Amino acid sequence: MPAKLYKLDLSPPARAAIMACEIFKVPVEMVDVNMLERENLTPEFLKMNPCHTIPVFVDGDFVIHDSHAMLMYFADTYGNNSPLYPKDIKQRTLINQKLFFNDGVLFTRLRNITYPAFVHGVKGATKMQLDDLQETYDFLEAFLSRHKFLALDHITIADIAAYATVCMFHYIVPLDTNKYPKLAAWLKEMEKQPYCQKYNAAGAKAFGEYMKSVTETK
Ligand SMILES: N[C@@H](CCC(=O)N[C@@H](CS)C(=O)NCC(=O)O)C(=O)O
Repeated sequence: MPAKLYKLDLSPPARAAIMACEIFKVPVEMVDVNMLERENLTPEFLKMNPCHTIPVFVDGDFVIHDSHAMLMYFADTYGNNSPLYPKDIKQRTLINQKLFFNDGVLFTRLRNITYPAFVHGVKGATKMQLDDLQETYDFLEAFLSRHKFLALDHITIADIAAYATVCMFHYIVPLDTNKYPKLAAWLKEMEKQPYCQKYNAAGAKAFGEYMKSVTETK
């Protein structure tokens, strides 16, 4: 049986996993999970991933339920020494650090706003939540002043994970390109990548517009 990636195009971590499948030519069948219909809460799904999140990668009895772990696994298994995830231990550590930054800071701050709306129908964002998102622009500008990309001077899997998340922030927190020129340039550069155009752009736009529609300052 071929491996399967359970995904939803609206989801940033799912889009990161889909892009990585394309980049590393992972032999995988894509399976859509309709979260609005709560397909992620069925007993079958919860057996795969008790955390009821997508994406989930399933290859026989081998299951990965975190997109960052997927990106690392895909790069190591199918990447053929790709510069997207070099073997050098210090470079890897810098990349891992930014993968954790994406999960723990960028995605978490976004999720704090979108999860209540998407899952519980609770609309609106507090000023603090929006300020938290705005603050990530400061973090990113500082990181991108050290290196051309988030972890190193070339694109790595950390950029792919973070871009899938950050590319939608401007829908609810406008980006001042004069104040954040490095971040603006990084967003433009990532947007140009063929895998971002093909597998990220449409889902990001749809979810960005959704975010805008459910967000208002309280
Ligand atoms: N750390 C996880 C986060 C995955 C995640 O939270 N996905 C969201 C969609 S963007 C989800 O499935 N939420 C549904 C839920 O939490 O019930 C990853 O990177 O894969």
